[in-house]
Amino acid sequence: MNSREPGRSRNSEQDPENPSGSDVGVMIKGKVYPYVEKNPLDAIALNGFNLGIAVGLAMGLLTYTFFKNFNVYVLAISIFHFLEFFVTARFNPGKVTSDSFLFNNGKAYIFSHLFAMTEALVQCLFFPRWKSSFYSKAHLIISLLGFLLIIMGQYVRTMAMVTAGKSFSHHVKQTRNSDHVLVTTGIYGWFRHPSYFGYFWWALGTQLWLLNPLSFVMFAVVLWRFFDARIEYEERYLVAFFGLSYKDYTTKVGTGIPFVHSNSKPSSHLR
Ligand SMILES: C[S@@+](CC[C@H](N)C(=O)[O-])C[C@H]1O[C@@H](n2cnc3c(N)ncnc32)[C@H](O)[C@@H]1O
Repeated sequence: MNSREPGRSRNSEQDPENPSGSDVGVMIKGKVYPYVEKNPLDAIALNGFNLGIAVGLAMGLLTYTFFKNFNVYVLAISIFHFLEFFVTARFNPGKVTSDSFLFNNGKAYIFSHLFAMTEALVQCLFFPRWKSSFYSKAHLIISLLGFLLIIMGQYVRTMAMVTAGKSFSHHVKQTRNSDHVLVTTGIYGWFRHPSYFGYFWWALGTQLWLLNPLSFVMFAVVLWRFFDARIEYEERYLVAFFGLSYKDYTTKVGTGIPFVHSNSKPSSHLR
């Protein structure tokens, strides 16, 4: 779907994929459990196994590799995908599916990380000295900044998913579920879109940490454009769902992503 597609207020309409207005989970004795058809255990076990292999290789080869930042980068990506599924399963079981690992995160996502890995490995081959955090003071500062952004970004993204709970979904909701409430507290009191804020800075952090100048610029451009459009699109539905309460929230809390719907243009999403 075109992420700039104008939102329509379908507050009271039924979602054809979700006619009951609940999520995909099933209710047993008052508790929500994941919907088994959307959670094939073989696929989930395989995803967990593959992540385990990636973590095992990254850690096991740490002493043998020249550019150790690369191992940590693989570790950071593995932890990100693990937490996407784990936190959804733990705090939002009605919405968890085997896709919650976010391995199918789109062509741009796969291309960007393949590009980043290629850049890191090619530069390792041809300019090995540049690929050391200890090459110069600037290298050290850039690497450390990248590492801090990875930790901070992952923390904020995870806290967003925990705080929003049932109101969080990996897809932008076009109809409001009965359990979808406006969240403005906790990490949502700091940033209006904390999971996007977290991912944006996490991803840029990975490229600083990898000392990847080309990928850093590419990630910055691609991610900024993506989140600018996504937030505009998502906020149209949020205004339709929560009306004045959401508009009021936009005037008080910014996104933390530079120049994306800052408080200075609080009603830009209503264009
Ligand atoms: C992928 S989640 C991202 C949530 C939020 N944009 C963030 O970055 O933390 C998308 C879903 O969250 C819902 N959502 C976004 N902000 C919300 C808020 N403050 N309160 C409740 N639901 C929200 C949207 O309706 C959408 O269906």
